[in-house]
Amino acid sequence: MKAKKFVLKQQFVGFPKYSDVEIMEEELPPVTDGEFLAEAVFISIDPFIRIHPQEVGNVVMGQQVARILESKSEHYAVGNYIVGFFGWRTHTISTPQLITPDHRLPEYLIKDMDDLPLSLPLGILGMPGNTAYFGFLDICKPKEGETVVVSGAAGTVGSHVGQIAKIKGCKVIGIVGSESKGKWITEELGFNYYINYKNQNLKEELIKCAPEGIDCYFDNIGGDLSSTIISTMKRFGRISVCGFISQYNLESGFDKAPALQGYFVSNCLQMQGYSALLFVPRWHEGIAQNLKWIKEKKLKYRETIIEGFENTFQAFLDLLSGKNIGKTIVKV
Ligand SMILES: NC(=O)C1=CN([C@@H]2O[C@H](COP(=O)(O)OP(=O)(O)OC[C@H]3O[C@@H](n4cnc5c(N)ncnc54)[C@H](OP(=O)(O)O)[C@@H]3O)[C@@H](O)[C@H]2O)C=CC1
Ligand SMILES: CCCCCCC/C=C/C=O
Repeated sequence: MKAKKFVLKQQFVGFPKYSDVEIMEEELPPVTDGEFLAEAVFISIDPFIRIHPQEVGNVVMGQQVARILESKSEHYAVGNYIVGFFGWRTHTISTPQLITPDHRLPEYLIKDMDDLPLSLPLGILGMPGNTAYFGFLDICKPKEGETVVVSGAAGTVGSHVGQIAKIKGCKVIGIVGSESKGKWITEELGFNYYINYKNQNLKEELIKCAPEGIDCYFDNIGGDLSSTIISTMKRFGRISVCGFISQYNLESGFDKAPALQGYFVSNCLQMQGYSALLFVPRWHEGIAQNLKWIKEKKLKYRETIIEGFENTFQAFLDLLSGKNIGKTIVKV
């Protein structure tokens, strides 16, 4: 069996380039006792791939949904589907990860999907879904009637957070980079307002949409836009720092605190960053709740599906350029 894989040729500097990666072939050895051979069905494209440390020469990191083609493991049977942290590769020989180390995303068999797409364990029913669920509820602690701002609001995590905020009875404002994204989150997902940061004055629009001020900010983007949002927050506001994608492709790095200390002091704000990995012990609680909301039609999702393993890197570039709506997935 030959596997195809994307290998990191050099570290990403600035916006990623085709010359940073290379598609290679690998002849896989026979499957031995305790192992299984899995074939990628869907590969997840995520922003963390741009910033998480990776070694040159390794397969580019990432999750996939894969089908077991051959198994010498009592835990996994041929035909089972699994979520694996196998990277950008078509075939993988692995052993079941019965206990997930706390520095890795969990690997597990997919069960109880009913008629839902098998790609969802990479999005709303997986890492991004748990990032939204735990990172919003545990950190922002939203209360009914409060005003919530979500940036990256038409992305996987942001579109999910805004809907949870609506379920909790909040007023929700989404920050997006296009009119079609804004229409989707307001007309289909129930956000109260959207602000297009590319052609509107963010501060003025925030004051119009939320003259009462902002209680919770779920931050996916960082940078100047986040500084503006934080400067309009109310006393005792809570900020969940999920990501800072606006800074990921800077060549200069990102190690400066924005000059917002005055707002933190005068408005008694709280800001907390987190990694989804913190919630690995509660992983299946998050998935079960998100699945329940989908079945109750309280939670909707959208996917941008790119066909063909060879297009995996282009899918990553498109995500970093904001061309996606909802979860970006490669259908192998
Ligand atoms: N802490 C954690 O454990 C986790 C953190 N994250 C983080 O959450 C954030 C969202 O992830 P996810 O929903 O999966 O991503 P998505 O790819 O689904 O959404 C990303 C969106 O970010 C927006 N964006 C891209 N560049 C910029 C920019 N320069 N300024 C403003 N917006 C930009 C784009 O939308 P638009 O057109 O609106 O600009 C894009 O569609 C990321 O920062 C990611 O790193 C994700 C998972 C786990
Ligand atoms: C090596 C595992 C990395 C998983 C990181 C998942 C959560 C972080 C997302 C940040 O964007």
